[in-house]
Amino acid sequence: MSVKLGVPSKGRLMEKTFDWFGQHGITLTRTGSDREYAGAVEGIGGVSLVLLSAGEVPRELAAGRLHFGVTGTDLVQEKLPLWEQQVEPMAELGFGHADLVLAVPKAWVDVDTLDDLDAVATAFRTAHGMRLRIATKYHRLVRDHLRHGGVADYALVDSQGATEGTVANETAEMIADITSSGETLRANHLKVLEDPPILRSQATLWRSRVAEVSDGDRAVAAALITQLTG
Ligand SMILES: Nc1ncnc2c1ncn2[C@@H]1O[C@H](COP(=O)(O)OP(=O)(O)OP(=O)(O)O)[C@@H](O)[C@H]1O
Ligand SMILES: O=P(O)(O)OC[C@H]1O[C@H](OP(=O)(O)OP(=O)(O)O)[C@H](O)[C@@H]1O
Repeated sequence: MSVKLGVPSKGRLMEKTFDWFGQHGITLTRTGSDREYAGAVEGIGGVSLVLLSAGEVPRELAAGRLHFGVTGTDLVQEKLPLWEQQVEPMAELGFGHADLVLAVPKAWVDVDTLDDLDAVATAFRTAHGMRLRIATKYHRLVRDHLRHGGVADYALVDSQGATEGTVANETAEMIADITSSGETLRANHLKVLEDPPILRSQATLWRSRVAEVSDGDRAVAAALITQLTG
């Protein structure tokens, strides 16, 4: 057995995660060819590295197949309805900052808040005989947020990428997505509602509350926590 650590397998998140572990004396490396998802851990024994999509880390932690994992708060809260019972945040890593926001076309000059959106959504349904469509991959978080905000006349449209393009493509009237610099929203002629974001996310180290830890692995897990957070 070994302690399993799951880390995003590509892109910005992987590189910054590798850097963060390096700063804590643990070297993570991708091994094999450029395209092979195999990894190695140096600086602590008994830990094996699993490289996987950031979006799959929450499920693997909740299933107990990973003991520790790095991914964004947004993905954990979206994918795990009972996240507080399934995972424990061990450290915020200080990168991967992004806000989950609602954004509407810049041309909607009368819509700046959730209250405005509520009025427009109702008027939209009356005028068009269909619900206003919101493109997103964050279905659960958006539904909860709109329910609390009292907005009911809408339909979610699933969008797993390039979500800002759905408005120009006429598959949705507005979107809910993460934004960091705001450039993608601006480039697609969208503006963020003025209310606080649905969620402020950053890359976080999580511990699975359900993964079984063998007697042999217990000391390794404790040493890893001390080295990373002590
Ligand atoms: N522009 C950005 N700036 C900062 N953080 C971002 C940005 N885009 C995404 N993130 C964060 O990075 C994490 C991974 O997001 P991403 O959508 O790339 O995951 P994914 O869908 O699992 O990726 P893939 O399936 O392509 O591996 C999320 O927690 C997200 O909040
Ligand atoms: O505010 P910005 O700095 O412009 O960043 C926001 C963009 O970054 C993410 O997309 P990503 O690059 O992960 O691609 P995706 O659209 O395929 O999810 C996110 O979905 C936004 O589209």
